[in-house]
Amino acid sequence: MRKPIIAGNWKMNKNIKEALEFVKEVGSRADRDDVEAVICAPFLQLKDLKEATKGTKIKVGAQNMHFETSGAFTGEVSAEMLQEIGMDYVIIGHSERREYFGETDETVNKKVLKALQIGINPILCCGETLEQREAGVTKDHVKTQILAGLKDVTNEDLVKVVIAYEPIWAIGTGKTATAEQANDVISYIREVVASVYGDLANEVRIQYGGSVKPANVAEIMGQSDIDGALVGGASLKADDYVALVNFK
Ligand SMILES: O=C[C@H](O)COP(=O)(O)O
Repeated sequence: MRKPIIAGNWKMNKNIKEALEFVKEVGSRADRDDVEAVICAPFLQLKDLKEATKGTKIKVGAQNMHFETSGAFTGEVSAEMLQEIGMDYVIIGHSERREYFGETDETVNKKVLKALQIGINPILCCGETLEQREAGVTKDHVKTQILAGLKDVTNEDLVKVVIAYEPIWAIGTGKTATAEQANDVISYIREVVASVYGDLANEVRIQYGGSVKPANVAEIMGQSDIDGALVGGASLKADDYVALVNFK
């Protein structure tokens, strides 16, 4: 049984004070045993968030990391540093990182392997642009991203990876992929994973991301292959976050 995972990606929003107020407001209202609730915040908020969420069921994650342990990489943060403050998850290869910060399938793969080595669960992102969808190459594109992202991941580690399918045209646009469109690509991603890992693919959780909100989360989560949501905008408001985690 795949435990649903609702992860908020705050992106570059909220200062420490706002992050702590959020946790106070959400408190024990997001405490389902049957759903994993995660908040992925900017680096500076993570240590305080981890402390503040003690005693709640909320897990905390980063939005990026470097694949090297240490060295001359100005402005970067290593997996070891994230591990030191108890991070549960790290988002890897979000489309905004790929687009604005030059991340490639190769660096994404190095980060996935490093996170697993250090014991932080990676949320591996993939997804197509509007042009790619219109050109009919969505599945080819996500297949390439997933096979490259998971390269050299062992069977044992595979189940620690969460995959997030986020069509770029649906991110922050209010345009959600229909639940069926999302499920179609996500089922295909599971087939791609199965082509390498066999039945283990049935244990991998695959999220949908792109304009998920309280009003559409139940329909999305009702699909056969969708195991969670990676939520940007709607995860910033405490009440919406609570509603997302408490989807029926
Ligand atoms: O990581 C989250 C996604 O980029 C979705 O963002 P959004 O919910 O604001 O569309």
